[in-house]
Amino acid sequence: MSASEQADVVVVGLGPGGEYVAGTLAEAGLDVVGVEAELVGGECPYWGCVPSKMMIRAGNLLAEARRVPALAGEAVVTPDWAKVAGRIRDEATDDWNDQVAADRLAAKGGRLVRGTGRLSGVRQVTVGDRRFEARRGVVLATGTRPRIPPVPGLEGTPYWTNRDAMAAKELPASMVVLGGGAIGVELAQVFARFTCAVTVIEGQDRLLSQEEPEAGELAAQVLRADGVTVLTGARARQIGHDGTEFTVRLEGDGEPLRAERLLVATGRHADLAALAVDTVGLDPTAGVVHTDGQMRAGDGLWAVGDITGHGAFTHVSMYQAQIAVQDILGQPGPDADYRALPRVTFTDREIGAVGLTERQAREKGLRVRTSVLTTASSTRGWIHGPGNEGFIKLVEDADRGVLIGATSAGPAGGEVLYGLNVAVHAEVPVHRLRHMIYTYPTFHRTVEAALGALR
Ligand SMILES: Cc1cc2nc3c(=O)[nH]c(=O)nc-3n(C[C@H](O)[C@H](O)[C@H](O)COP(=O)(O)OP(=O)(O)OC[C@H]3O[C@@H](n4cnc5c(N)ncnc54)[C@H](O)[C@@H]3O)c2cc1C
Ligand SMILES: NC(=O)c1ccc[n+]([C@@H]2O[C@H](COP(=O)([O-])OP(=O)(O)OC[C@H]3O[C@@H](n4cnc5c(N)ncnc54)[C@H](O)[C@@H]3O)[C@@H](O)[C@H]2O)c1
Repeated sequence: MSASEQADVVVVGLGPGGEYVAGTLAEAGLDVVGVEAELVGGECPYWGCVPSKMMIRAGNLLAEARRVPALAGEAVVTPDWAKVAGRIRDEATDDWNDQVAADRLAAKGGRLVRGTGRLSGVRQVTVGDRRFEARRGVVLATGTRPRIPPVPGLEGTPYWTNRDAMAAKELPASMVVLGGGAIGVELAQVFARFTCAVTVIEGQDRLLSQEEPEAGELAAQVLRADGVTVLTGARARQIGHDGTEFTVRLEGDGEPLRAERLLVATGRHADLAALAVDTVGLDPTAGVVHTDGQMRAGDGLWAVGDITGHGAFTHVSMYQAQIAVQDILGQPGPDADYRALPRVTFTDREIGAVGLTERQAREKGLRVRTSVLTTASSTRGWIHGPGNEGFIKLVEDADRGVLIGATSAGPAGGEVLYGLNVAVHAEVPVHRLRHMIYTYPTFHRTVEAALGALR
């Protein structure tokens, strides 16, 4: 092992959170080392948010064109996956090359060290045979990896994760998706719209099981309308691959499912043991790195992003990164606040949500008022016609008279969420929201109706 190299801060993992921390601290004049094992930018731009949303944009165009006959005349569309794959390769990922991102960090004054980082003590990181000492501290931002369930037979088969799906040059004729969470439902719908025969297997009794039940029902409804077979409360008991196709046997009787591809989308996990967090006194089996409100995880140690367990979202990692940067620079700022954590599942219809679900609110012992109103019953929903399914659900803390959770699902549901996000974040009293003017005829006017229906 060579002598220690010095830096002010060492950032391990340069996904959206780590890249922001490293770049911003370097711009502020600190000597920053950023350690990255794969691509600078992380999961989101290369295998996550960006390529998946490019796919979704393409799938939505096809779906909208297929609605033309009902409203506007004739339209014949011929799906061509090569266009999607080409755009992901050329525009989104630069053929999975991170030179631009690496140059961006260098231009800010950061030092990029390629390799796998491990903690080796307080303020110490090892990368291969190089050892770094961080005068101010270390930031952990290593994200998560797909969790592969222990289904007999699965290991050793050529199953796909999100990475294979994002890099697919051609679509399979058929695919089974294990897991009906965000990845499972988004990709199932896109692949189906590009003519792949898709079956989703979800272990819980509904899709998007962490969201409102109405969200899961809507997701199943729109997926089925696109030809996806949705099996909820279903568990794979045996998986095989004969060199050509997968066989998936479910618990209970019945014929096995057969498909050309199997996509595993059953959640993600952080590998803390590989990071050697025990060398700084943290529990390697904890699953997440716990932090305080300033993202501090210990003496000279901060953590941001998926690894902190506050939802696997790019906007959370960026939000936390800003807080960590301020703290490292010694600038006092507010603690992280997750009361109004927003998220959007980009199915068509989009399912946006913020804050608590009704169930979570009741489990906290709160006196809750709720309402659910459908988008189709609004003027805009009726005008929109095909593709107008959706709803607004509100969850009010009745004692305080403020919204503590909301779901906006439907056309542009993710955009409609913005106003509800403000309401939950700023704790705008419900009586003030009721006396606001809502533009006619927008989708978000359903919020006004839902406020009036809170019971
Ligand atoms: C298919 C898919 C779609 C998604 N869509 C969305 C979306 O629409 N909106 C949204 O908000 N979120 C979405 N996400 C989630 C989003 O990608 C993550 O929340 C986000 O990338 C997390 O950022 P992060 O900074 O925690 O780390 P990551 O992006 O996971 O990056 C961590 C980095 O650390 C590196 N690393 C790991 N271990 C080490 C080590 N020991 N040494 C050095 N480097 C290491 C990795 O190579 C990686 O580059 C999606 C995810 C997937 C998989
Ligand atoms: N639009 C977005 O913001 C977006 C999109 C994609 C992914 N993501 C993030 O990426 C993370 C990972 O996504 P994901 O979809 O893999 O995880 P997830 O946790 O959202 O969903 C996983 C689903 O798989 C089910 N499951 C687990 N084991 C199973 C089994 N053996 N058989 C059948 N079902 C099983 C779970 O019940 C759950 O519904 C999510 O936490 C999400 O925040 C976000």
